[in-house]
Amino acid sequence: MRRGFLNSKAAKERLSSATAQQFEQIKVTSVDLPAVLEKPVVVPGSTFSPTDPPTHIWATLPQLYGEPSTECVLLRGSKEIILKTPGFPKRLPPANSPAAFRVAPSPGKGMGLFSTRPIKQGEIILWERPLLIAPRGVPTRFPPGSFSAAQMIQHHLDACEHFIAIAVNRMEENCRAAFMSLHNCHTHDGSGPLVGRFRTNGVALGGLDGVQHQTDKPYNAILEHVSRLNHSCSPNTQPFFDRATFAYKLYAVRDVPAGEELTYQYIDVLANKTARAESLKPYDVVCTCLACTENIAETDKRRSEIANIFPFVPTWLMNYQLPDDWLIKKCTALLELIDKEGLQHLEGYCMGTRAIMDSYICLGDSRNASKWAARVALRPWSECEAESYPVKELLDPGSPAYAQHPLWQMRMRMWM
Ligand SMILES: C[S@@+](CC[C@H](N)C(=O)[O-])C[C@H]1O[C@@H](n2cnc3c(N)ncnc32)[C@H](O)[C@@H]1O
Repeated sequence: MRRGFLNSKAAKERLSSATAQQFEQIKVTSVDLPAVLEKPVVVPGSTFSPTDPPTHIWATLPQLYGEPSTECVLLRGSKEIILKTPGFPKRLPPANSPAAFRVAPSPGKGMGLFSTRPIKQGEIILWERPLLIAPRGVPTRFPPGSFSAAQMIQHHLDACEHFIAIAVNRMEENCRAAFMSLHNCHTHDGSGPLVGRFRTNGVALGGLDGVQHQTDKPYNAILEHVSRLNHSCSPNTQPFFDRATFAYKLYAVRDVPAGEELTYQYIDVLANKTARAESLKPYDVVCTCLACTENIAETDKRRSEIANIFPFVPTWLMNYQLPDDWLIKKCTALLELIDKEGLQHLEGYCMGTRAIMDSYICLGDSRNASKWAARVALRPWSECEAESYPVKELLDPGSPAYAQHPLWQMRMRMWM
């Protein structure tokens, strides 16, 4: 597979000084291919035809400033969304020196990431461009006839291997080596060596198809370091994809002492222990974190309570029957439960903190609101937070930003 015109030496030199606008004109390196299955291994006679309209494109993004590049398998429309992202392609910020993490063996878990020094809640541990992003599934067609479920799954896995192979073949040598050095826990289920690594190490990625805050994110990203994070049901980090830099930022979601293993959640950690154990089976993980080994009944109860509290301001604001401090009390209880369970990475943690600040704003209490604004500022890893009203101006209780805030004294004004 040709890597495209942006990869010649002359083109790279030209691009190293290119601006975002020039990049926009050049567009990305892409090869449009129809979704042809060249070798439908198990099910013979695939009905894909070379005349079918292309469903995916393979692209290398971005190749500027001599920074690491990402191989992408993109669904139709995603490339346009990426190119329209304000600020794209933004330079990566300089890396922490010395690095706040290291890769090292984690007993019983293979390799893992560990902190090299104390890290504060809200600190960015690392920025990293993915080696690869690709959809979690690809279109697969079957010729007429009847096939067993096993044949259909195998056929789909073969199609996925084919799609990923195109991207991996386009990688720079060092990126391909980094990809191939990642762990593969799917060696006995029909996955090929590339799909096995893709399924083992994928970090779910949304927002490239125009839909925000999806629970079922359509892409997986594979990264040299973030993909080394092992699972915990009480994780201490949360990865956040920043489209402008096309990179993940890895946040510490609570204070982390030096030498502690860095972890993130692979599955829904609000489920009970039995359901979590079931969801972790495909990753070959038998979790030994505290939530899975100690005081399981209490832990399950607290997690179920957390799942049932929604820190939604209008529910309280528009209901005069509820006391003025109703939402503040609810959210305080929510934050306490989350702290107890070590689940600060959840959206509910950031949303609950902001809901308390918003409640004080609705009540016209800028002194307390500013205290909570300071906490909101320390919890920037939420996807919703990135789009919410900025808190910087609200840190000072005397700021004129309060009187201009859309929620200012709203609780009183609603009932005048
Ligand atoms: C994304 S990789 C994480 C990095 C991996 N440990 C390595 O050596 O590269 C996922 C694999 O790590 C291992 N793993 C992750 N979390 C684990 C845990 N809590 N307990 C045991 N093994 C774990 C499992 O083998 C899993 O398939």
